[in-house]
Amino acid sequence: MLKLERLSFDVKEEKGTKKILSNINLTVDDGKFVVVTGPNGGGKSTLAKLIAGIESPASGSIFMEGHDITDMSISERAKNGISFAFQQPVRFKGIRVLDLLRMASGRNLSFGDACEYLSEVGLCAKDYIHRELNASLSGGELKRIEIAMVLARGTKLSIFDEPEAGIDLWSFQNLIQVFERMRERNKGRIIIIISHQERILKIADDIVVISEGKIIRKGSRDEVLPELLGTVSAVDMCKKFYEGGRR
Ligand SMILES: Nc1ncnc2c1ncn2[C@@H]1O[C@H](COP(=O)(O)OP(=O)(O)OP(=O)(O)O)[C@@H](O)[C@H]1O
Repeated sequence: MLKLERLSFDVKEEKGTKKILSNINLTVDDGKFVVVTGPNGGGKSTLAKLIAGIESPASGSIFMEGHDITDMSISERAKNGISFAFQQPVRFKGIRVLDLLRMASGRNLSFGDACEYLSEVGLCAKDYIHRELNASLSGGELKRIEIAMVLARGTKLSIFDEPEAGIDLWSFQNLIQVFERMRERNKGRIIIIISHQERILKIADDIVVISEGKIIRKGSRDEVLPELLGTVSAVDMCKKFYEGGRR
């Protein structure tokens, strides 16, 4: 279980302190597939970075399986089962895709296993397995390799920051399938995806909406998605119209 308690984050600016996240309280049970959404600049990526340990909160606590991990470093958190896929994937010069997948999995992955992770994310394994993680890879290719890396790690908690960013329309369907499979196979793991995409929201168990640094809505997909898509108000309007007509 992941638990965030009264989590806040702010940055120092010339004029003073700017609040980025205020008093975030959130509990995510094991096995849940949670999508965090909300307007640009609301604080979603910052929240993901706080969970992964890339940023430190101004106040509040983060608990993973009952342990307070608030003061743990990124690498300690990674060892404790947290993976993070960046919005802008990182390039590692001199490291091949195969090396990255082997490092991520923590074992000497066979060629076949490594290829399977790449195929999962829609990359033709033989074309990529020996490629270096440098500027010759496109943004979309890097993004998919990064998702394959998180799959290979198979950690307790995986966080993906806008996995759809830079992915073309054709590959997007494939990406949805990757996450659907992840969700089906999810045995007690937690998956948190930051996304603006309706099709990713549609496969969530729970949806969390962050705006102006605060959680403004959280609940099951069936509760929250109709509100986000405006279908609740449309249904309410229809009801009123129908009831009005009967009178
Ligand atoms: N280190 C920082 N210094 C100054 N401002 C910051 C810093 N980190 C985040 N911010 C600001 O905090 C706000 C939230 O940023 P964040 O990237 O978390 O938003 P987001 O919800 O992920 O947005 P998007 O949907 O556009 O990716 C933004 O206004 C951003 O400019």
